This record gives sequence, structure tokens and C-alpha cells, in this order.
Amino acid sequence: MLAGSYDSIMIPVLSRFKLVSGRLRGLRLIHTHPKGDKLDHDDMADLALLRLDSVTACTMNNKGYPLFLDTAYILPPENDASQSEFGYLEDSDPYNQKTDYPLFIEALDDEIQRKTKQMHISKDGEYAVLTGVFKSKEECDINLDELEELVRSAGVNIIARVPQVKKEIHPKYVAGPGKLREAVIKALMTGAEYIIFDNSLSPSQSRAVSEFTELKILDRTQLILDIFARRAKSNEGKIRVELAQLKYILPRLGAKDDSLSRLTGGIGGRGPGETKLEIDKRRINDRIAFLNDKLKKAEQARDIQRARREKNSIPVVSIIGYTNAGKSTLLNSLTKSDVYADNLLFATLDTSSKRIRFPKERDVIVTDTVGFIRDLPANLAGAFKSTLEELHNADMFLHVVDISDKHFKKHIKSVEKVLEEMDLQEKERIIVFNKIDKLIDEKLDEIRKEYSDAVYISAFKRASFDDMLNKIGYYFFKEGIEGFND
Ligand SMILES: Nc1nc2c(ncn2[C@@H]2O[C@H](COP(=O)(O)OP(=O)(O)OP(=O)(O)O)[C@@H](O)[C@H]2O)c(=O)[nH]1
Ligand SMILES: [Mg+2]
Repeated sequence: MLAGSYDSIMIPVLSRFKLVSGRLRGLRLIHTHPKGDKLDHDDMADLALLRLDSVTACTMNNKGYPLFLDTAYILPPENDASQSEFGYLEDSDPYNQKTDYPLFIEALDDEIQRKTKQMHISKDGEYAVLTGVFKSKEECDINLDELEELVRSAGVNIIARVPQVKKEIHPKYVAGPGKLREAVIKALMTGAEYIIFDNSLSPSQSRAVSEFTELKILDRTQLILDIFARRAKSNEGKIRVELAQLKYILPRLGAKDDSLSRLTGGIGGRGPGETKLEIDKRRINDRIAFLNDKLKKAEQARDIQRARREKNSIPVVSIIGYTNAGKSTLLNSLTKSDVYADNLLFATLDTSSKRIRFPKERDVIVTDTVGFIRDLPANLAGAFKSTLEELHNADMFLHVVDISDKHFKKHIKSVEKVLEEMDLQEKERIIVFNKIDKLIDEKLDEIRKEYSDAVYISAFKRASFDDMLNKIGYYFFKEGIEGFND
């Protein structure tokens, strides 16, 4: 029971009635409209955003007796977007209600659950609605395609995109409140647990959006962190990821415990360490200090290792390139080894080094690296400095490019930008166009004309490596690879 003023009531946080995706809240709102209007825009917003079982406005006559009941409820989701989202009860006489309410809602809830499940292609896993604000339609498509790959790599399914093309971002909510509301409703309607922003959310935006909805909110940085957290294998890699996660969370800690648990949860609760609800800033700071200390020790160990390798003066070739270009696959076929490669972004997070032997027993060390990505969030760029710093020790880069990706030119640019930022642009470099098996001949010829210096391979087929190996051989030993594959 809530008492409001003449023209509004405040609905408190409904944490006692947990929101379960693809279901109704188990709560109906019946309230008076002293002014005599029927259900208005705000009522419908509450119905959708709070996912109430139903909302009823009761108008009254001038003596204060109930006159008319106007009741709306959420309809089960339809694949047809033009379908209405709400239904209305005919039952409007306050003194003669005919609806068996519990029965009606139970049936509706079942139907919503059934229809929501039908919309989910895969039975397992969680679903996300993607959103973001983009300067142009083109930027929107490219970024959302990539975000979709990232989300998929994090093991989450995508149910819808609700983007906004607009020059300016909304200072508080990033997307305009109307757009955010649309995304939230879409998520609730489709049983999605997440709303994922392509934009980076500042701490205050992150808090504002988390207060707007009970759904889990992630931005691109968090998503990448989450993927990193899953994949990091080495001691140092794990420390760096956890540090980046903690530093990300710290300024976002709000007053509300509830949003805190959602912020720190990450996907499937893979937040940093064992930190859950009870974390506070002090404990996070303690943990950061502890990890920094551990990191220093790990770095010292690595420097010793590296110094040892440098003494050997064996040429080092580093395989670099955009994420998912096929770097690890190439390393595997090149060195007949078994480094983890998968059709996921950031499959590789720790560098691995392998040797290949050129004729006359000359060795070359080949290293695999973490994939590049555009606008790597600043705190992450730092986190992976160690991985990329090894690039300074390389004598040559193989810049692997997935030419079957329609955005491959953009990927080349992103990689070159990172090289420039790291002052590595002068290093010897071979552009290796990979996945030629996925292209038709005409398209391949076209690209060959444009990039005549590049070599063309399929990382699956060693037979396609001759050109590349010859180039490497000539660069280091002034000699090709005649007899290399014998
Ligand atoms: N068709 C085709 N697929 C390839 C080729 N090379 C790699 N792939 C596939 O591309 C996907 C990515 O390969 P990875 O080797 O993991 O890519 P990566 O560059 O190491 O990716 P990250 O470590 O995530 O940055 C895998 O599914 C590979 O099987 C190729 O020549 N042809
Ligand atoms: Mg890899």
C-alpha cells in the first residue's frame, strides 16, 4: 500500500520481488487517478520497465467512489515487431469484476515463458541486447558486428540490437533515455539478462544506467575484461586481468549494494577473484596493492627469461594481427604445434614461442601474440603491455590479416595504429593475407593487385607457406627455403 500525492506516487525499489527474465514480476499495481484520466504514458512505462503483472488505473466520481477500472498487461513476445506490446482488459466495472485474476495471470505468465523460450535459438546460456550510440550508420554496423563477435566470444547469445545513430551522446545515460527505455523493454520482452553498450561508460554513466534498470549492464571494456579473465592462463596474465577489473570497478562502486553485485558480477559471475557482494573499497585497494606486488615479482622472473633468450641471438619473428585473424593457427601449422586456436575473439592471451628450423639447421623463434582490436580500452592497453612489449624484441613481424573479413582494411589500419603508438612502425614486416580458402578467385585477384607486396596463405595449408617462408629466409639468412618442406 502506497500513498501518493494528487498527481504522482513513488514506486520503491522492488527488490523483494526479483526480476526473472522472461517472466512477470508477480506484482500488480492498482492505483487511483484522481484527475480521472485513464492509463497514461507513465503507467505504461512502469508496466513495461518494472515488468508488473498488470497495471490498473481507477478513476473516481466527484464523491470519491470508484467509477472505472482501466487495466493493461504485457503481451507475450511476438517475432513480428509491429505487434502491440500491451493488452487491455475489457473488465472495467469496479463493482462487477469478472476476471479470475490469478488464473488469468498464471496463463499469461506461462504463455510469455513459452514464447520467450521459442525466441531463443539456443537452449543454453544467457541473452543480451546490444546498444550504443554511433556517429553514422556505417560506424554503427561495423562496431556492432564486432561487438557481436565479442559478446559471442564471451559465451553470450544476442537477441537484438537497439542502436542509436546520433552525433552527441547523452551525458547521463549515453543513449537517450527514450532509446535506453526501448533497449530495456526489448530485453525484458525477449528474456535477455544483459544490455551491452558498445560505448565505454564512465563511472557515473554506469551508475545511472544501473539505477535505470535492474538488468545487468556491461560496456565494451567490461566485456573485453570478461573475455580476458576467462582466457588468461599465465600467472602474470591473470594478475594483470584482475588488476584491470578491480581498477575498473573501484570508481563505479555506488551506494546501492544491489547494483554493486551486478557491476562486479561480470558474465556468469566471473568477476575478479572471489569478490562478491561484500566487497568494499578498502578491500579492493588492499587487493590491488597485493596484486601489484605479485606482478612485480612475476615481471622480474620474465625479464630473466628474456635475457637468457636474447643471449642466444636467434632471430625472433612475432605473429601479430587483429583478433581472430588466424595467428595461432598459423603458428601451429608453421611449427606443427598445438597452441589453442578457436573462432573466438581473444582466443590467445599469453604469448607462446616456438622454433622453426630453416635449412642448414638455422632456427627462427616464432611467437604468437594477443590479438589487436580497435580502441583497446586504455586500462587494458596497460594491462597487456607486457605481452605487447615483447614485440620490441622481435626482429620481424608477420602481420596476419583475415582477408575474408569484410572489414579487413579497417583491421590493418587498427593494427598499424597500435604499432605506431608503440613506436614499432619501423620494424621489418610482412603482410600475410590469411584465409584465402574462403575467397573466390576473382576477389582474391583484385586484392592481390592492390597489395602486391603481401603474401597469401591459408593457415590450414602448409603448402601455401612457401612465399612467406622464402621472404623470412631471405631476410635473415639471405637464402630461401629450397628443401624446407622435404
Ligand atoms: N577458413 C579458414 N579459417 C581459418 C584459417 N586460419 C584460421 N582460421 C580460423 O580462424 C579462427 C581464428 O583462428 P586463431 O588462430 O585462433 O586466430 P588468432 O588470430 O590467434 O585469434 P586471437 O588469438 O583470438 O587473437 C579459427 O576458427 C581458425 O580455425 C584459414 O586459413 N582458413
Ligand atoms: Mg590466437
